[in-house]
Amino acid sequence: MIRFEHVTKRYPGGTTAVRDLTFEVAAGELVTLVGPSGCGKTTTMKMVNRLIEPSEGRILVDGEDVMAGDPVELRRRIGYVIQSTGLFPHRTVLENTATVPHLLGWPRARRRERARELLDLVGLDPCVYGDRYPDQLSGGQRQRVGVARALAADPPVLLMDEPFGAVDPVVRERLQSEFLKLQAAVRKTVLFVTHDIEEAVLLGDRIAVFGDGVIEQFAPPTEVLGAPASAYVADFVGADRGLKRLSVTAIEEDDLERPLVVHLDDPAADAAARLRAQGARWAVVLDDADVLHGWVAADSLAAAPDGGEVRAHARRMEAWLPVGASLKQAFAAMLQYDAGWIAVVDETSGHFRGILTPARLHEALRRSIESDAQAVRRADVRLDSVPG
Ligand SMILES: Nc1ncnc2c1ncn2[C@@H]1O[C@H](COP(=O)(O)OP(=O)(O)OP(=O)(O)O)[C@@H](O)[C@H]1O
Repeated sequence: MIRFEHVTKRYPGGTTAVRDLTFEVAAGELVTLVGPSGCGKTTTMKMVNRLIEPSEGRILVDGEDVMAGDPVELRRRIGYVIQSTGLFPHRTVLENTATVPHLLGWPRARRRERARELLDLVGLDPCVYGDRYPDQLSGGQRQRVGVARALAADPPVLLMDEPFGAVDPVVRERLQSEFLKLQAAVRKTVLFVTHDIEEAVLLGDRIAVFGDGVIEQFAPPTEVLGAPASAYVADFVGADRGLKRLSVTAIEEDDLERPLVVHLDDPAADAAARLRAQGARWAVVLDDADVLHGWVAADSLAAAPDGGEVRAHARRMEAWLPVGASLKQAFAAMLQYDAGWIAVVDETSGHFRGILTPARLHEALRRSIESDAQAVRRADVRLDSVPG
């Protein structure tokens, strides 16, 4: 979808920002460009929508040389999101979102409907926010409007230049995970510039690690983390790349322990006997549809009067995740709930699958680090936020 062929950019002052770049971004793929300041990421991105023109080589978007046609027409087919959002301060959120449809001459009713739809898609209620002005929004909300605006005319290609760079880390994480969900739904071809390797790893189907004007490695995140192509990449990725793998490694069925399970309507005395027989101090409690309810302590069951049910002693479990969530989410949930284990459930049915303990999490991380890059499928990692 986007193809660079031997592209070089020399600025008038003599700086060669990028040298002989050749790479391709497939349709529907999200590629992150990452590297230290001044390595040529922004120059690379801006050559795609011709805000900067290449000195040598060709850039093709959907098979067409970007230098061949009219740049204004080109830019309407390419969504662009930047850190400062570039929203028009004197236009409402709805009007800002409808900027490109407006330029394209869509009738008013159609562009307003499209803008409302897009605001909904990025998590902003158009009835609440549609008539506000940008300075009546938080930084994170402004970024969402920026994304909605870039998507308004449904361009096949999206360029994003540090779009979440200006917000605080908590909002940033939320925007990242929302954007991943959005991208799963809209499947744009995305070039995403960041200087943050964590962000590059989290978002990218593939990562282009830039050195000084050249790409040092172009590979999926697991490969960049697991098998850096050079000392430069290893250094950039950092010594804590094991930790970073947490966010690209999915919880698998094999990682789970199967603890003792009882049901809400089991007689408490029977449940107590089963726990005693197995020397268990607690058991997972499910409802009659095998959906996770929580857990129950052996002590509490042992003290139960005759005739009662497990239900009277069960406690709710807040720390749970679906199979396929990342190890990083599991770790975060353990910390958030101060839990010694977290429950893992089937995402669609809610059926209990097992529990993840710190020891199993550690094993899963080792498996991920030791496995070759192909072993972990990026598509298996989901980034829903921790429920609770
Ligand atoms: N208009 C310009 N004229 C001259 N040199 C420029 C121009 N724009 C960028 N450069 C130089 O080209 C090189 C690459 O810049 P570029 O903005 O592409 O890097 P970057 O990786 O995006 O950096 P940052 O993360 O700091 O934005 C730098 O050395 C920069 O100083």
